[in-house]
Amino acid sequence: MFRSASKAFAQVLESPRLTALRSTAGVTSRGPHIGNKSSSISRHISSEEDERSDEIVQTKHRRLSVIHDPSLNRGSGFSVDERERLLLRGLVPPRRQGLDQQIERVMKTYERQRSDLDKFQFLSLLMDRNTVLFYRILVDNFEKLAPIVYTPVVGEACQKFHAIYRRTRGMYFSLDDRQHFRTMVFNWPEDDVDVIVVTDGSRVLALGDLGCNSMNIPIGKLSLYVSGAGLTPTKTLPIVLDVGTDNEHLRDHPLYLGLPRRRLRGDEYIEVLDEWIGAIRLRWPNALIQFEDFSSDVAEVLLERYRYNDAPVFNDDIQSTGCIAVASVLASLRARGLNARDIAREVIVCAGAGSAGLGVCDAIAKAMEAEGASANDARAKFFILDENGLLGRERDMSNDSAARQKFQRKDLPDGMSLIEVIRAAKPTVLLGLSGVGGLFTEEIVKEMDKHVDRPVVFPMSNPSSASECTPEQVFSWTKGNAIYASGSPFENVELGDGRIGYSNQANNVYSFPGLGLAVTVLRISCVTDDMFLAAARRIAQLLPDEDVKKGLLFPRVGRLREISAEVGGAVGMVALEHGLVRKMPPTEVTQSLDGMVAYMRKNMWEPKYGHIVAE
Ligand SMILES: NC(=O)C1=CN([C@@H]2O[C@H](COP(=O)(O)OP(=O)(O)OC[C@H]3O[C@@H](n4cnc5c(N)ncnc54)[C@H](O)[C@@H]3O)[C@@H](O)[C@H]2O)C=CC1
Ligand SMILES: CC(=O)C(=O)O
Ligand SMILES: [Mg+2]
Repeated sequence: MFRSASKAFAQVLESPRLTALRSTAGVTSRGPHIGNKSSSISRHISSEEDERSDEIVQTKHRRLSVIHDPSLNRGSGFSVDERERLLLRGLVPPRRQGLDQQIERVMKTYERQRSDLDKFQFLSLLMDRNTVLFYRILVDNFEKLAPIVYTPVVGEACQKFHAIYRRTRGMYFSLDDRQHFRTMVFNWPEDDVDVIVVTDGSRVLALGDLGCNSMNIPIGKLSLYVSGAGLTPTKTLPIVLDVGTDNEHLRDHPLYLGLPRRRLRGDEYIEVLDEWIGAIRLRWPNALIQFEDFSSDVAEVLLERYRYNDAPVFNDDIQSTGCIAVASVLASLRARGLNARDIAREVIVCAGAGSAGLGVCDAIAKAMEAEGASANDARAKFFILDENGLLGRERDMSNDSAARQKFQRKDLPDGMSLIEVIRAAKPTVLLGLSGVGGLFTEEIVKEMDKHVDRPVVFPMSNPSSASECTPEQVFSWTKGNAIYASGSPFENVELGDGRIGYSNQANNVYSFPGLGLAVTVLRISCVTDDMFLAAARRIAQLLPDEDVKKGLLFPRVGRLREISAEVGGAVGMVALEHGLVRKMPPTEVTQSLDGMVAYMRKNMWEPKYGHIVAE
């Protein structure tokens, strides 16, 4: 038996049907002892594989270790050739099925899940089992599944992480690992990492300090990079920095998986971050690092510390949220029949003076300056409140960050309430980045509506329960007059007169995936504010006038791949202009924005089965 099986295998290897080919889509190598990638590669071309991509993956894995590697596993979808050469005969059911049949089975099982958290877990397990199938399903059903893998359900999944934990993904760097970070990075199996999303779990959405439970945030963000912008899944790395937690409930919980100690703060905290970033740069010098959900006391400090270190770093909550907020305001100007330069005439009231609120206001102020306003004139257009009311005249802000001090009003009393500020300022735009659900009451929105033709109301806090108001409320209070966008997704609203009240989603998901695509494809060395401004301008122009006039601000999130190509193109052109591109594209790509957008699209990873060849 053994001899004849070996003989049959040898015949397959020598079969004239095997053609020596090198894929234009590239060759990757997976499994232990990564081999010489230039060795000759054969693949079997037959009609059953027509739907496959040209990608060729070499592996030294055989038998169950192929099936247990999610990036190699094809479930019932292994080709005849793969079954033969990877020694899978008898280890998977006999009938070969394509992705379509696999998707049908998975989606039927998905629909049977009872709660959103069950759905989250079901998708996580699929991600752990079969990378291509997971991403095919996510890409094809993005609008339906994004609220599960991302906000709002990811918030609940973080709160319950310790209770529902099944399997590890990503890396944890804890205080117990100090002095080992530089060796630990080599425990990760991939030499190539394009994007890292890191959190210390100190402010997860509006859910507070979730410590080590926050791992689902970087995992969720990275799944959007892959599904929404075509980053390569194996080249993404989610990380949690466990520096303790001040969440007593978690810390005292017997199932909590992080260090049961108080959160480290001050200089020692910064030293840990320095050690961590040094270790990351040692192994992956070019990887884009996205800081995510760091509490406001450290978010800006860390951004300023690392952003100009000749390697790409950005803070999603500050910069990328600023980008989508600018895009939202610019698109709303179009909706109101105004021009981009009119941004300098907007009057902005922002509830929330944390890193997200300040980041958003700073980005809008810079967009005003880019349209000709002086820094002082731009600043005068902002009225920012925190939990103690307006940042006004009497407030002692000597120990506050420069970003907060910049927005102190010297002309108005400190602590004015939101309704008082609305009465005094008569804003055109009301922003919510407070994390306080229901903060925008009927009185507040109606007061705003009195002074403007079309009030622009953007409750941007996440998850949905933290939204400052819902679209139903705003459209009913303003008789359908408002322009609305929220951080988490809501359904559109029937206005009863044949019109629809559009509930746009002003979430940074519109910007960070495309930015990451551009940084990866062009190996951009530094992420700048100009890149986010260019991306915002592009996003604001994506819909035709007739849609925007109705109150739709940008394409729905289901079209994220197209949007990310546009964002990537805009970012790429700025990077070229500023000499920040380390991997030059062909000259024709650099000639126009359209060329750059097409180049981004061409470089996206597609979730299709390629060809696995035995090494
Ligand atoms: N839509 C999006 O893409 C994004 C949304 N966000 C959301 O923004 C929110 C804030 O994030 P951070 O700034 O990092 O949090 P943070 O907790 O640092 O800031 C919250 C701010 O709101 C203020 N605040 C609390 N109660 C208030 C009240 N009653 N009136 C006015 N202000 C009040 C606090 O004083 C603080 O200044 C979170 O809900 C987060 O999910 C953050 C990033 C992106
Ligand atoms: C969307 C996001 O990054 C946040 O709410 O923190
Ligand atoms: Mg965030």
